[in-house]
Amino acid sequence: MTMTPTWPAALTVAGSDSGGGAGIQADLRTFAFHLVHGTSALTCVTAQNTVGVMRVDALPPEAVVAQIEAVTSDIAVQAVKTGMLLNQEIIQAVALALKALPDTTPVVVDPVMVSRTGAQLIDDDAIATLTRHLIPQARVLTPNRYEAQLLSGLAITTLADMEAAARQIYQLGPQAVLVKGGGMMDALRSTDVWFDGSEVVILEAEVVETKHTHGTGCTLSAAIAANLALGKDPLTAVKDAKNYVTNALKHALAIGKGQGPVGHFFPLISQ
Ligand SMILES: Nc1ncnc2c1ncn2[C@@H]1O[C@H](COP(=O)(O)OP(=O)(O)O)[C@@H](O)[C@H]1O
Ligand SMILES: Cc1ncc(COP(=O)(O)OP(=O)(O)O)c(N)n1
Repeated sequence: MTMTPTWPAALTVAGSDSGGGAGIQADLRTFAFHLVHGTSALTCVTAQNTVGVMRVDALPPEAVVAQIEAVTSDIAVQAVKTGMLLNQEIIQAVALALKALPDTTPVVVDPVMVSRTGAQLIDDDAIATLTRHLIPQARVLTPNRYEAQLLSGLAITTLADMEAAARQIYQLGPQAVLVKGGGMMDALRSTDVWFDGSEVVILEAEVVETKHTHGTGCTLSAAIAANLALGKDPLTAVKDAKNYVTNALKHALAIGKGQGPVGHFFPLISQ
């Protein structure tokens, strides 16, 4: 008799990266690596490669909500992550749709604003909407250095600055904040700071010397969501996700003329 396995499921609400390094494509590969069934609600389509973002087309907010409702009315989703949401209308619609999920469904919010190649991935006037409507719903919020500066209003150059920003951003209402260090200098490039209202945890890892870092933030937040879907507590989910990203960076792929993607399926890669 064939055994039918039951996998936990997770949902990513994010944009498409045609080059396959970030966005929905990175999220679904990350879910698959963790043996979590990946579902998706596409917010926008980027014409993007390893060098830059050439064009962005938003989906109508109703189309985004329809995808979320189609998935969640049928499939028991154990965790959600949000990525590139692009504009006010989509953010508001997503925030409302996610409110309808059971309180027990953890939401990882990656407040995607700018890509590593410098492309703006959110409208200027949408940051306030993100702050007001979605960030308070976050079980874990994962800003990078640039996003943490915008959300906290603080300049971030030191580890102490990262901690101060995490504490400040916590006031916006998420249950925990992870300020990521990829945009910092030297050893801080692989150091992230966690604050959950009571405990500050400095998460350190070795620095991986590679230019192929495209999709690290998407991969980290998707791995956190996958680990939450697998039933891990939030700090363990973050620690294990960070370990996954370090390994994926060590096996990053030199694909394209710019910054290639991380190697999501590193155990299958022979060097
Ligand atoms: N060169 C690196 N070596 C090791 N870890 C890194 C490196 N660059 C980024 N990371 C890690 O990747 C994760 C994503 O962070 P970051 O690159 O800052 O996000 P984003 O892609 O959103 O800008 C974090 O855990 C960060 O510490
Ligand atoms: C469609 C899409 N979503 C998100 C990003 C940003 O990806 P991220 O992993 O945060 O980092 P970069 O590699 O862009 O720095 C994106 N580029 N595209």
